[in-house]
Amino acid sequence: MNIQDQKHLNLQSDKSTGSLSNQDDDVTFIKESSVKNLLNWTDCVDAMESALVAISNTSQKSDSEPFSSQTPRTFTFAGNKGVLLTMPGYASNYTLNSVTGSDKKHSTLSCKLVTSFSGNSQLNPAIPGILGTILLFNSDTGKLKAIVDGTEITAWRTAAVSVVATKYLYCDMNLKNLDGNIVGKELAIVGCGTQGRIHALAMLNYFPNVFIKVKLWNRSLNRAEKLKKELNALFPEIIIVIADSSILCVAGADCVVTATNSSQPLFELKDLKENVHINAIGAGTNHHSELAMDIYQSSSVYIESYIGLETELKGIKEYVNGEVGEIVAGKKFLHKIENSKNVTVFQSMGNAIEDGVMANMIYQKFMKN
Ligand SMILES: NC(=O)C1=CN([C@@H]2O[C@H](COP(=O)(O)OP(=O)(O)OC[C@H]3O[C@@H](n4cnc5c(N)ncnc54)[C@H](OP(=O)(O)O)[C@@H]3O)[C@@H](O)[C@H]2O)C=CC1
Ligand SMILES: O=C(O)C1=NCCCC1
Repeated sequence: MNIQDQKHLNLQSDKSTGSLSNQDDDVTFIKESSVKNLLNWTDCVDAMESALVAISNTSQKSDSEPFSSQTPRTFTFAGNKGVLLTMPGYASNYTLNSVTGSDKKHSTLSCKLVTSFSGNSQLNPAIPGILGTILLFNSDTGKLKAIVDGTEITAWRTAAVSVVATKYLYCDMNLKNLDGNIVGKELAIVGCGTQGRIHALAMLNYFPNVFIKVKLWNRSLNRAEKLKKELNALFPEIIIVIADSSILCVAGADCVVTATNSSQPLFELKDLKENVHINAIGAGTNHHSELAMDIYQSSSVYIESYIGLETELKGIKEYVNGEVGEIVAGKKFLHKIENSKNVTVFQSMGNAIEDGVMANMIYQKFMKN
């Protein structure tokens, strides 16, 4: 057992006697390379399923139920170059089943500071446009306990949340009796930047045997070519093709990911086949600018959290059917729109609770090592 572990346990044992120890002096710093080493899709998707359920429970009804509280995030603009977001949140009574088992309940008080500077991809060398840091506080004392690099976490948690949404909004409906046979679905990735790439990896790793073909589209060809090469090497059994337009990319697809900064719709309802599930990730002018409005109007639309609906998702508020966490927890059944193409949309926005739960999951694994 190392010293950090010992300190961690001191605090736990003091908690059991009802008094809080003040010995936990060190602030643990977890750098990007350590975060990367501790990430895998099973743990991330499992953690995000817990986070989404906690997000949907904003009033504490019992000591055992997952619960969360948060305020809308803030935006501080640095001229027209970029923006700093602050994302505070508290989640309690949630589990990290695949890391600490189903008996251990976690509470996390956190704040992610994240910048978005779209010009970073033009730098030489380029750096990610979205850079984050997550502060983890002791949720009994409020004392800072860890600073966790949040850049890779932001990428992975966004894709892991889309996996949960796909599992509950699409796969549960269409792929119920998965028996290990190849299912033969098509995945479309519209935008091959950081998010497009990580979503392709998440979908193909988490749903093996589901997709036989992946279509890629990117505004500039070189990024699509780079991702095609990477996916060919990792998944030689899957057909990977580059589409000439975003419309051709989604034509015939069963599951679509949009991850661009586009402020114009990239396709319309008529471009989609029936029963498609869309994970809409990108934020151009706003978080719902990648999809044409007729898609929202005639689809079952789910979001992460009602918090932010008034601010960041105001334009589609009337079409939102619920939170993904409500479906995961069985509080709501999937809404069906009569006489429609049966399209489901997960409108992603990013949420502070997801970041806090992910940072805590990494912290738990880091302290164990
Ligand atoms: N929902 C959430 O939780 C999160 C959302 N995001 C959002 O996702 C989007 C992608 O982020 P990320 O992958 O990190 O960013 P990257 O900079 O890595 O990628 C941006 C992508 O958008 C494309 N793009 C930019 N402008 C346009 C346009 N006008 N039309 C079509 N494509 C365009 C780029 O194409 P090209 O290569 O040609 O420049 C590139 O494929 C951003 O809008 C970001 O804000 C990010 C993190 C979390
Ligand atoms: O949730 C996040 O983190 C982000 N969302 C929108 C773009 C910046 C990062």
